[in-house]
Amino acid sequence: MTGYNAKGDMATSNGNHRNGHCNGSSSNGNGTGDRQADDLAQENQTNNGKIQCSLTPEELRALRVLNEDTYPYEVIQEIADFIVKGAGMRPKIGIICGSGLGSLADIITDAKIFEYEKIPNFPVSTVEGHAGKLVVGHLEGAIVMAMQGRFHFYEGYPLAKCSMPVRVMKLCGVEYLFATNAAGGINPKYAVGDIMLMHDHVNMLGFAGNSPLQGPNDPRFGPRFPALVNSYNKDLINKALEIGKSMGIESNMHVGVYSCLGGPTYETIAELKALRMMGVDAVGMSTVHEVITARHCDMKVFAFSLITNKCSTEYSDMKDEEATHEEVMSVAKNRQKACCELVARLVREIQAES
Ligand SMILES: O=P(O)(O)O[C@@H]1C[C@H](O)[C@@H](CO)O1
Ligand SMILES: Nc1nc2[nH]cnc2c(=O)[nH]1
Repeated sequence: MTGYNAKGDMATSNGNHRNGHCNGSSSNGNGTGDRQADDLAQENQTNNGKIQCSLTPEELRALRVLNEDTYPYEVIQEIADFIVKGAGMRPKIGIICGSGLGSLADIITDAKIFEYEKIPNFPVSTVEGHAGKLVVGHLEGAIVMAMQGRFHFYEGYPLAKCSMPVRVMKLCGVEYLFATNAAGGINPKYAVGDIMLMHDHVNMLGFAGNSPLQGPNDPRFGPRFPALVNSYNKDLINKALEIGKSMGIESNMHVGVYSCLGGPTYETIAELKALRMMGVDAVGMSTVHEVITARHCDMKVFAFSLITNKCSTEYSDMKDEEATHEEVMSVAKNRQKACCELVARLVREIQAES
């Protein structure tokens, strides 16, 4: 078990040019009230080769939010204000619950619960094991907000939308992001039920040219070109390792590298071999874009993977059972107690220091 530590930076982007200003074609789809976007587009008039927009700012914003892949700062601010006002408290620590790990939010007391459907401009959860609730309340003396349900790329959400709640957390006052996930263990030393503290990642979606920070950068969130070398806070990793030791689970705890693929398929043997050669220890379908967004806006990040299935890199092991979401959920349920204790004790240590 090794030692670690980190730094910070922040930012967002502003919708893309297509819809960010009313000087292009209007997008269709969800409509605003009775009026569909195409009808609204017909109301536009051409003037000197530019399309003039007859929509009110409110209509424009509603259209943009419904159809956009990215969220302007002001919209994120409105969502954050809605949550802070509704909860009557300002959280310091944000927790994203991985698949089957929604119980991390159940240990929060004096909880104010927001269903995603009822939060203005918030996406909805579509995956089993992701309840779609935001829980704000107390944990070990700290005010925390937890997402019982995250958004994944394979659900059809663009990466900026998947990680938009991280920016909401930031504008709510969150300084620390705890991101958790269920993942397949590629490192042959990892066993089902082990916890891997993330100290780095390989951004496979980024290799393919996809980033949550794509598009215009809003410096109110952070810089255009954020550095990621110190993304995972070394001090928090060291504290978590100590906590693991005192829980007697140090032999089931690792520090390793996570990679996110787009999903929803689990990996082929050839893909797993390639990931292993790249130094990846655990593979999943989330977290990396959330961490990128959090680092962009200067949040301290702690992240761990619960190893819910073993990923073999050998064709001779193909007789082994294939990964299933049921198995992932079942392992997460069995390990929720340890995961909750780890999170609670780390929150306690952060709170004790402030
Ligand atoms: O939300 P996480 O990353 O914990 O969920 C993982 C990836 C897929 O959503 C699902 C596959 O079983 O678990
Ligand atoms: N991509 C991926 N995600 C997972 N989530 C839980 N297990 C796995 C896995 O084996 N692969």
